[in-house]
Amino acid sequence: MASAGEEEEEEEEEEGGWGRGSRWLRDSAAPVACTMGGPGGSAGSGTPEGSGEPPRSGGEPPALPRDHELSGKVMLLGDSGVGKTCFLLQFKDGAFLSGTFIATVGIDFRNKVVAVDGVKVKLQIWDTAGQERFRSVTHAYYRDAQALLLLYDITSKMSFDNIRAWLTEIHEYAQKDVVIMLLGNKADVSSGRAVRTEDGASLAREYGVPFMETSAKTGMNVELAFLAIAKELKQRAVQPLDEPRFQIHEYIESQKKKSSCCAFS
Ligand SMILES: Nc1nc2c(ncn2[C@@H]2O[C@H](COP(=O)(O)OP(=O)(O)OP(=O)(O)O)[C@@H](O)[C@H]2O)c(=O)[nH]1
Repeated sequence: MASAGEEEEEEEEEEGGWGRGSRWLRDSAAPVACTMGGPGGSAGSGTPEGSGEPPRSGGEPPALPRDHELSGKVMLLGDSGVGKTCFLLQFKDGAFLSGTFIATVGIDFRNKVVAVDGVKVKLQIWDTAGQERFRSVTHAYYRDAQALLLLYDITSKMSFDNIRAWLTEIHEYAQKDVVIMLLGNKADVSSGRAVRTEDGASLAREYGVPFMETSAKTGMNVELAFLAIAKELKQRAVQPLDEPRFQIHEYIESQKKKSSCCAFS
C-alpha cells in the first residue's frame, strides 16, 4: 500500500472499449464481433502526453510536460478467470465483483490519475479478455503499451503454467522496453492454493520481472502494482540525471504485503 500522504489519486470518469466508450463489454457465451476502433484510436499515443523527449544534459531536471501530467498505457493480461477485471475495478473503484463469473469480451479501458511526487500520471488501464478467441484482437493493442501486468491465479496451476506462453507473446508483440510485472492473484484464498509463492518468485526471477501476490478481493498489493508502474513511467519521463534511478524491483520488494499476513479463505 502506498504511504499515506505521499501519493494521492484522482478519479477520472473516462472509460471505453472498442470505442463504445460507456460500459464494460462482458459476455459469458456468444462471441462479439470486433466492430470498431483499433488500437490507435482512443488508446492514447503510447508516449507521455506532451512530454516529447525531455532534455537530459547537465543533471538538470528535464522540463515537465504541460500541467505536469504524464500518461501511460497499462494492459492487464493473463488467462480467463485470473481476476483481471476485478483487479482493475478494485483499483479504480475500491470494489470487488463477487458472484457469477462473466468473461470479458474483447478489450476495455478505464483511466485513473495517480500523483507521484507532485507529478500527475494518468494511467489508461486496458482490461483484456483472457479467452483464446480474443487473442488476435488484444495483440494489436500491445505495441503502444508502456506497462503490462501479467496475472495468474494462485489457485490455478494451468494459469501459472501458461505464463511462459504469455511472456512469449509479449516478447513478440510488445515494445522492447515495456515494463512487465508478474502478479499471482487471489492470494486471499488459502485453502485452494495450487501455486507456491516461491514458484511465482522463481519464474519472475528467471524473466527478470518484479513479482508479488495480490488479491483483487481484499485489495492486497493492488494499489502498489499500479503505483510502482506510475513511478517507473514518471522516472522514465522526467527523472533528473543527478537523482538515483527509481528501482521498481526494490520498491516492490520493500512495499509489498506478504499473502501469509493477510490470508483468509
Ligand atoms: N477469491 C478471489 N476471487 C477473485 C479474485 N479476483 C477475481 N476473483 C473471482 O474470479 C472470477 C474471475 O474474475 P474476473 O476478474 O472476471 O477474471 P478475468 O481475468 O477478467 O477473466 P476474463 O475476462 O475472462 O479474462 C470472478 O468470479 C471473481 O469474483 C481474488 O483476488 N480473490
